[in-house]
Parts: sequence; C-alpha cells; structure tokens
Amino acid sequence: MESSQTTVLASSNAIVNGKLTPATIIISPSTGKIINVYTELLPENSFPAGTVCKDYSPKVLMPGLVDAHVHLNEPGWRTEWEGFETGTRAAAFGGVTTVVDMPLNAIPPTTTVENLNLKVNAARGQCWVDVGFYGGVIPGNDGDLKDLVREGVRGFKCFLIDSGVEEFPAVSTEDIAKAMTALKDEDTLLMFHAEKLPPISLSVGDAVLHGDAPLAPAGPLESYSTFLASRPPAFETYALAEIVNSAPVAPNLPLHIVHLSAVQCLPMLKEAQEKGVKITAETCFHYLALAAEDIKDGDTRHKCCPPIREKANSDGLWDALKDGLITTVVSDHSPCTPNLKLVGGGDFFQAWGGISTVGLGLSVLWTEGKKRGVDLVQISKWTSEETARQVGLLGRKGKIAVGYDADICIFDPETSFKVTTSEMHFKNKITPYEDKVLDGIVCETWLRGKQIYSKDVGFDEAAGPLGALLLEKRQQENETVAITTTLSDSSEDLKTSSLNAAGTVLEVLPN
Ligand SMILES: NC(=O)NC(NC(N)=O)C(=O)[O-]
Ligand SMILES: [Zn+2]
Ligand SMILES: [Zn+2]
Repeated sequence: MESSQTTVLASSNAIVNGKLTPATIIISPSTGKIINVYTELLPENSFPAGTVCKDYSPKVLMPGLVDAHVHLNEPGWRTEWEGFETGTRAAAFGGVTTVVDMPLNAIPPTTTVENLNLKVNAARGQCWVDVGFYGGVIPGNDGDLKDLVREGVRGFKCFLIDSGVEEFPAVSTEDIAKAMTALKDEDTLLMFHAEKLPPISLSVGDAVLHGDAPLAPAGPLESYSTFLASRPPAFETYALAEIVNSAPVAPNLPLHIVHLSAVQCLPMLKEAQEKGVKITAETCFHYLALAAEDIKDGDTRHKCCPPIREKANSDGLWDALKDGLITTVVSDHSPCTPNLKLVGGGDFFQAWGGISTVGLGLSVLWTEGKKRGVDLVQISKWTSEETARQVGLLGRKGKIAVGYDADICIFDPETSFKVTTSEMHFKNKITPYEDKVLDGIVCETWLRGKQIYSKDVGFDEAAGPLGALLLEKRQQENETVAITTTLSDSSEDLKTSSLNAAGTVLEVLPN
C-alpha cells in the first residue's frame, strides 16, 4: 500500500550522529534506504502530496537494534526450543531489526558451507527482521572456514570449554592456531566462548570433566551460589590469556570475546588492546541487569554460561562500557523447552544454560542504565552502531544516516510495562524478566522503510515476514557516504533544492 510512496519519519528526539536531536528522515520507497536526514523537524507541508509523514515527537526515533548474538536453533530437533519465525518476531517486538544467528544448537551446526545452505534454506520466508549467520569453528573444520567466509558468514564462534551440545565440540590450542592460520588474511571475525578450565581445577578429579559443571559442585545443586562457584572468574581469565597468547598467529585478524561476564578480564583486555592486539568484547543484558544475590535457589531461568555474577561485578561491566573497553551489548538469546530448563525449581547443574531475552534488551538496558546515568544515545551505540560494526554491517545497518537501511525503532522511554507471556514472542515463554516491570517500550519497528510492528496494531501479518538474509561480504562504515543535511546551517536556496530533491528525485540514491 505504501510501497510507491515516499515515507518521512520525524521526531523532536532522534538519535543521529551520536546525538539526541530533532530530525526528519526521508526514505526511498523503492530501496527502503534513507535518502536524506535533516536535523530539524520539517512541517508536513514541506513534502509533496502523497508523502507518508509521521511525526513521533517526543518519542525517540532511533536506529533499529542489531542483536549480534542469538541462537535460533533451526533446523533440526532443537527447533522446538526456538525457530526463525518466533525468534525474529520477538526481535521485531523489541525494536531489533537485525539478528545474527550463532552456529550451534541447530542440527547440523554451521560448520560447513553445506550446513550453512541448509540453515539458509530453513530461514527463507520465515524472518520478520534481517538475519545474518555466523559460522562455527570445531576441531578439524579449518579447511571449511575460508569457504564459509566466501558464502557470507559474518564471523565465527568457537568454544574453549564444553558447549553443552555434542555436535559442537570445544577447540584445543592447536585447533585455534589452525583456525587463525586459515583466517589470517580474511575479512572476518573470530569469536570465543571464553571459559576454559585452568590447570589447577584438574586436581579436583574426574568430576571436573563433567560437561556443563566443570568444577565439582560444592553445596546444594539447587543453590545458585553452588553453580556460581563452579564457574569462577578464573575460567574466563584463563581463556582470555590463551586467546591473547594465540593472537600473534594472525595479527590482522579481529578477535572477539562473546558474553564477557567476569570483571577480572577487563585489565587483561585493556592491556592486550594497548599492546595492539585486535580484540574486542561484548557483554549481555543479563550480566548488566541481573545479579547473583537476587537469584533464588532453584530458579534455573537464570542459568547461563558464563554465569551471572554479583552486583559489584555488574557495576564493573557498566564502567567498562562507559569507558569504551567493552563495546557491545547483546542478548545471547539461547532458549530451550520448560522441561529442559527445569522451570519450577531445579538443579542448576542439570538445567540448560541459556537465557531468553531477544526483544526485551532495550527496555532492560534503559531500566537499569538510567539509574546509572546512562542515556539512550549510549545505549543505541552499544546495541546498534557498535554491534553493526562487529558483524561487518556498518555502512548499511546500525545508524540513521544517508545510504543506510531505514531500520527504525520508535521508543517511548516514559512508559513502563510488565513482562508477561504476551510480551514474550519467543517460542518458549521462559525468561528471568517475567513479571518484572521494565521502563521504556517499543512503539513501532520499521524494517527497510516498512512498518513491521506497532504496539497498537501488532505485527503486519498481511505483509508477513519481510526479513532478508544477510549473506553479502562484511563491509566497513566508510563504504557508504553518510551525509547529514542541517537545514539551519544552509541557505534558503539549499533548503528549497533539498526539498525539491526529496520530493521529486527520490529514486536517485546517493551512491
Ligand atoms: N549452546 C549454547 O547456546 N550456549 C550458550 N549458552 C549460554 N550462554 O549459557 C552460549 O552462547 O554459550
Ligand atoms: Zn557461548
Ligand atoms: Zn550464545
């Protein structure tokens, strides 16, 4: 219906160029890209008849979120845990317009081109938002990695500890070196689940090697403190040391720590960066907003690996984000069925590790962040711009700028809501945020110039899932020319000509 019309979205509060500013953005009907950004509110009568104009003032018009870490688990039997349709619907509900799917939990895992093709075929026609894919590094698949890069994976993940699923084994130091050698001249990203058993734990005996519970549990299995003690910060620091030691094998290859939890890693990360190691880190919504002290015994909804640590630990993670040492925040959405999560009370060592959050992250971060003096501009940077950079999509995703996809989230920071099953669009309605009141609600989500979700009307079921699969090669920001027009700085002539351009030559894309 709107596809032949130019769309103009505006607000007195928009996040453009790292600032909160009034803005009017013009979207091409044919490409769904942003073709002009004015950092002021233009009246509706500036535009030709037929233009769809929406002024959201004073709600915040921000770039759609790029969640660079989700497990959508399809194809294979774990599709019962999550799938492309439900996982991406949950994303759209929360203003997330791009997700990047992890290589494990689907059967088969994304460790060969053949397996990637199976996944891509399973995803087609099901995605409400745009979806990218990671490849996986497992022992023996170093020969497949370059081909996966060619086919458009956005990076690779490997585990330095048991992954919890048998078809995705952990890699050894030698395997890491082989993967680094294979990828050393590729434009990609090598990511690590950075927990590893330090040698000292070997003295604990055979129980050490028991899958998900590497240190022998010392205490009741339903106690969160027993679980937390079984995966100490030393697992993370030991893994990080190993990764940094391996880095010289491929000095130009960007390395990345997924779901960093322990603050003890931060000085090591800083030191490595100062020495020139190309290494970045993400943390997750749950490490910032939840704390070990508050987790009741048996409440296995909180189980994830690495674990949620104490309040003082999350304080340190917030500081690292503010300082720019940690650059991104992601969901690590990794759901399962209620029986495997042992919902209703259970043994932390038997329950599946993984937390369902996709689509709740913006409100979770805003609720906690505003108490800590953080604003939406910072939150947007960590969840859109920097995550887009991480996965090689900056230039197309993660910002409101000319040439970028018009992926937009309209956020009302003043409204609160309680998380009930109606706010959980993921397949299994299990999350530690259930019954919590979160501040800030996503009012609308736009994907490449189309409104795909609105709080009042719901999902655009008539249009169906419009998400694209992002299989083009990684790109850098400077591959798009991003120009922002500030009318107040320009002459009246420029204003007229820009508006004419907006009204008449919208098919012409800048670059
Ligand atoms: N197999 C998983 O989904 N694992 C995930 N599990 C967590 N985080 O508890 C992860 O990312 O490591
Ligand atoms: Zn992991
Ligand atoms: Zn994960």
